[in-house]
Formats: sequence, structure tokens, C-alpha cells
Amino acid sequence: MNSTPEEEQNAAEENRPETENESISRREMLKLTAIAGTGVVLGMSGMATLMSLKRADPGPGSGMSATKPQADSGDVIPFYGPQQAGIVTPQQPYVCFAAFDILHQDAGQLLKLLQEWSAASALMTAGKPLREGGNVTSPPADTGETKGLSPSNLTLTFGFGPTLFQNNGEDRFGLASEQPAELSDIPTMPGDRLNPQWSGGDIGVQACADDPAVAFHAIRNLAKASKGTAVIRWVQNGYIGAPDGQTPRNLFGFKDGTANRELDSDAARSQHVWVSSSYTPAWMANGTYLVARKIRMFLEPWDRATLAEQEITFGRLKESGAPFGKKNEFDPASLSQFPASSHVWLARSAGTKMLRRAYSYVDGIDAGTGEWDAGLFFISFQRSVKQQFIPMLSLLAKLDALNKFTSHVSSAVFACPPGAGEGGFVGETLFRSGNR
Ligand SMILES: C=CC1=C(C)c2cc3[nH]c(cc4nc(cc5[nH]c(cc1n2)c(C)c5CCC(=O)O)C(CCC(=O)O)=C4C)c(C)c3C=C
Ligand SMILES: [Fe+2]
Repeated sequence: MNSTPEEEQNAAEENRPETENESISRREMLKLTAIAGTGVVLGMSGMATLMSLKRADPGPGSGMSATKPQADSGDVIPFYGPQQAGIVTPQQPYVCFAAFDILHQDAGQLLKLLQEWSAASALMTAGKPLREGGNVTSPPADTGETKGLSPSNLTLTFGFGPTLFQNNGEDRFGLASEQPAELSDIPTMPGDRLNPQWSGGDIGVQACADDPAVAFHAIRNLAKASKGTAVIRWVQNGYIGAPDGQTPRNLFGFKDGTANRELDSDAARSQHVWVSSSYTPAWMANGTYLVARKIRMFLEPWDRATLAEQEITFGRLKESGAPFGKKNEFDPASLSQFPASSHVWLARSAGTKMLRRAYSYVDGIDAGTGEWDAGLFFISFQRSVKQQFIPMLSLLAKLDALNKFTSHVSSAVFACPPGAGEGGFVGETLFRSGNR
């Protein structure tokens, strides 16, 4: 027998997941009464008090409607897509980067975590809260501090560290055969002062946004959702500042990121950033490798160096960012004009390119020296760590004039799989790969 529209509506109401606006249910009332230990039926005023514990609809005009979140403010970078966002999408001014370690050895739970993280990421990048309206006797799903803020172009980029595949020779999740040859720790370089507590990690998550509160909220809520399955190993915050459309300056006052323009075309990105579909392992097609290096910059001696020394160190002019012998930032550089062992000359001589997405960091004052604990949280994306990153780093570590003013204090490498299709999850290609 056909049901009436009213019956259909009632059935839909019963099956509807809880929302923020939903009035308190009779069952919840009974539970709350029991918790309150009154053992008596509440009168109207008690009822009203309990009802008010449920958050009210913010109402029209508040800009916070539960059904229509702030996603229409235009600052949304879609989470789903063939490639992960946060790589070639425009660099936002803030990063909160976290490396997680997985606490167990259960591949099923790892898969579930990636599914939950992807679903949560899709919501957060769209400016939507994590499921709301839990009853008052359980913690809210979303921590809530970004309520009312715009999506802020939040991107969440996930990568798998070498230890996810094998740790001390142990195949923790049955994934060892899928570990890419590219994916192993960067060899220690001369001058490195790496702190293992700030290095490595099973899964790296880069949260970038126009608002630091939004980037932190994303990492905080992913950590909260992973409770019992993963713990944060290290976190690094960073920022860049640049007038609109211009190259940001690092803490030494130089424009940093100029050469990224050479990777603006799809052809250049296919050549230098994205892993091709003919690559092994196949699950990495349309993915890339992320290298993160926390590089302390010694601001005090730098600030005492002359302008000439500063410019010779980089091989570019401080004011304009132009290469030596040229006038403007984007004038083509000629290797013969660069001072020998200048940073840019060496990086160019390596004969390879990478996409850099670095952020400045300031972690306060070094308790031992009273100097700034500050520098560059260097992040680069490349299709091959072995052919691009390591040869360049080796050259720089040996000869770079910049080494006098810097020290590498942490290092991590992550294989970033392709993006997830709508409703899918990041890492799906790994879990569905042929050998499994
Ligand atoms: C292994 C790769 C690199 C590390 C580590 C690195 C550290 C580092 N860089 C700067 C500042 C600048 N780097 C610049 C250019 C540049 N740097 C790298 C690579 C590494 N840098 C490359 C590939 C390039 C581009 C070279 C080219 O082809 O022109 C510049 C110049 C402007 C620019 O193009 O961005 C600056 C400035 C710091 C401060 C630093 C460590 C603290
Ligand atoms: Fe550099």
C-alpha cells in the first residue's frame, strides 16, 4: 500500500541522522534523567533546561546555517580529484604539518583510519563541521573552534612514510612489497644535526590554509578521530607573508620560490612533479614524493653580514630578487654570472627541478643561546627523491655558501598517493593494488 506524504515524512524523520537543529529525543531525555539521578519525571522547567543544552539553529542571516555551510564563500579547494590538493594548488599563507605514527599492526584498522580521515577531510575542506548534534552525554564530533570561519582554502595532503611499509625489517601491514624504491630516509648529509624525535613518521599530513586556526583545527580533529589508532610524532607550524601575487620572502629577507614559476605548465609538472602511470609501484601514478626538512636559520650572524655577502650567498639580489647580472626577478638567469658556490648556482648546477612549498617558522628562543629558534620549514614535491632531491641536497650540503648560516634539524619523506575520487579515500590505490 502507498504511504501518504505525511507518513513518508515521519519515516524520513525517524531515519534522519542527528543534526545540530534536532530537538532532544525521548530516549535521550530518559538517559539524561537517569544520569541526573533524579529518578523523577522532570517538570517543564527542567525539560526546558535540558532542551537548551542542545545547540540552537543559528538562524537565517547568521552565515552559519547547518544545511548551507560557509562553502559558498568561494574559498574552497576541492578535496576529491585525480591528484591531491596542496601540491600544485596555490600556496596558502599557513601550514600546520603533522607526522603520525600508527600504534598497531592491523591493516584493516589502518584502512578504516584512512577512510575516516578522507571523509573528515572532505567535510573540513568544504568548510563543514564534522558530524554534529551528538547528544549531550558524548563529546562533540567537531572540536568547534572554527565554527563560523570560512573554509579558508584549506587543503589536506597525505603521504606515507617508509616505516609504514617496513619498520626494523618488520612488514607491519603486509605492505612491504608495495614500498616504492624511492621511499627511504634521506641519507645523513655533512653538517646535518637531525633530531629523530622531529623526523620521520608513518603518515605525514600537510594542512595549509589562509587562516592558521583552520589549519590547526584540521590537524587537531584528524588526531582526535585517530585516537587509539595513531599518535602525533611531531608537528610543525609555519607561515609565509607576501604582497598579493608576489613571491614570499624568507627570514633572510630574500624572495623564496621564484624558480617555481618554471613548473607552472602541465608538461613541466608531468616531467618533474607527478609520478607517471608507467611507474612501479602502479599505486603511485598521479602521486608525488614530499620531502620535509626543518632548517634552522641563524638570524643573528646573518643580520650582521653585509648586503654584498648576503647577495653573494644566494646569487640573487635582495631587493628585486633578480639573478646576478640581471634587473628583474624573472629575468632568465645565466649560470656564468652567478658567484661560485652561491645557493642558486649550486641548485641550478644539479640539473634537476623540484616544486618548493616552504614556510618560515619561529619556535621562540633557543634556551641554550638566547638566539632565535627560527628558520625554514622546507617542503618540496618531486617525482623522484633519488634522482631529484638527493643529488641536489648532496651538492648543497658539500658546497653551499648558505651552510654557514643554516643547519638541518629534521628530515622526513612521504609518498603522496594520488587524490581520492568522490566518496573514495586517499590510499585506496595502495590498498586495492594488484598484489593485494
Ligand atoms: C635540496 C633542496 C634545497 C634546499 C634544502 C634549500 C634550502 C634553502 N633555500 C633557501 C632560499 C632560496 N632558495 C632558492 C632557490 C632554490 N633552492 C632550491 C633548493 C633547495 N633550497 C632550488 C631548486 C632553488 C631554485 C634554483 C633555480 O633553479 O633557480 C632561492 C632563490 C629564489 C628562488 O628561486 O626561490 C632562495 C632565496 C633557504 C633560505 C634554504 C634553507 C634554509
Ligand atoms: Fe633554496
